[in-house]
Amino acid sequence: MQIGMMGLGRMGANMVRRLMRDGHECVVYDINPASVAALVTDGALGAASMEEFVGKLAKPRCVWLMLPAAITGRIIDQVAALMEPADIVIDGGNSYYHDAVDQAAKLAGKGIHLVDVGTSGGVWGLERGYCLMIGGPDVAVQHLDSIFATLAPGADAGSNPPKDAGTAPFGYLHCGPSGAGHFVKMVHNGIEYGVMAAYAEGMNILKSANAGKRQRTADAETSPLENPQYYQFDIDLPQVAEVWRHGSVIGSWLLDLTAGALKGDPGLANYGGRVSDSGEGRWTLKAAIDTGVPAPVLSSALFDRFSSQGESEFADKLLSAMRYAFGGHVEKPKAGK
Ligand SMILES: O=C(O)[C@H](O)[C@@H](O)[C@H](O)[C@H](O)COP(=O)(O)O
Repeated sequence: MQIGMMGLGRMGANMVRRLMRDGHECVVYDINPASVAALVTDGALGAASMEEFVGKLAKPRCVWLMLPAAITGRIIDQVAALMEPADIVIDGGNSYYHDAVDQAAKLAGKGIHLVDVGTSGGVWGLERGYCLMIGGPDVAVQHLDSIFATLAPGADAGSNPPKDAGTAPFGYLHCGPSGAGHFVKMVHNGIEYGVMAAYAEGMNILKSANAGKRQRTADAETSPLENPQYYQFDIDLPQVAEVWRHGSVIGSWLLDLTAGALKGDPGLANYGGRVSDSGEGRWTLKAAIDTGVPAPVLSSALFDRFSSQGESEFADKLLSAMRYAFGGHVEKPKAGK
């Protein structure tokens, strides 16, 4: 089948490669001509402008966008202006699901379908496949089935899912009308924050398992370690992460990646610890608040990211200022300073 891909960054370019490998014809466009040229070398049909890109597509045109959420809405408007009824726009980025609901209604007025596809798999997707969470009208989603089947990982080796199991065992799922795909991917990323935080916190506790041996900290006078004999373990974190990958209850792909990171750089010297967030965690909490659903783990993980970004600095200083004001307690240096 033919598909047009706009946005040829790490995700878009690899998705094109995976599609072409399975025999699909890809028309590609990006504002960076070098990204287009690289895929033309691999066999894609390139375009130098959005008009040329849309003009090269067979009807009904299928345009898949892999763009940052901040510009996706504007680009959808531009590309839809060049399209006709029955054409399909697919948004595979991490867009806010509200935008997909609103955009779909706008495009439906012109007879154009919007399919929103939460796409998980990151830089590993080319080889492993992408987990796809899909929202949109049945007719458009069915039309794109062979594209989804190629991009998705496929059934696990050796498994033979029964026909009535649907597409989920193959790694893609039509979750509902437009917006449902991004909604499911939003919650997926909220969970991602929580799971990542759980591994990070647990590993940090293990790292302190030798606290009884270490030099006393600045707070030792006021909060001494009560039982230093219980904190005498020099735990090999890379090895623990590795052993947990084999038969443990908390094994996961995120743990595989954690083990890989620790193995290559046990002290994590290559990282400063500022953890960005692109919106999905915030939107997950908005949905939880709107619907009155408790999400203490996910919110704690999100707020922890804000702290890592330096956003707790003023509050922490204020705490110290209050403590000094009422008790004359002088602030001590931070750990490691
Ligand atoms: O499932 C995935 O493949 C990831 O979730 C992917 O979509 C991306 O790496 C995140 O969007 C990063 O999100 P943050 O910037 O919010 O951490």
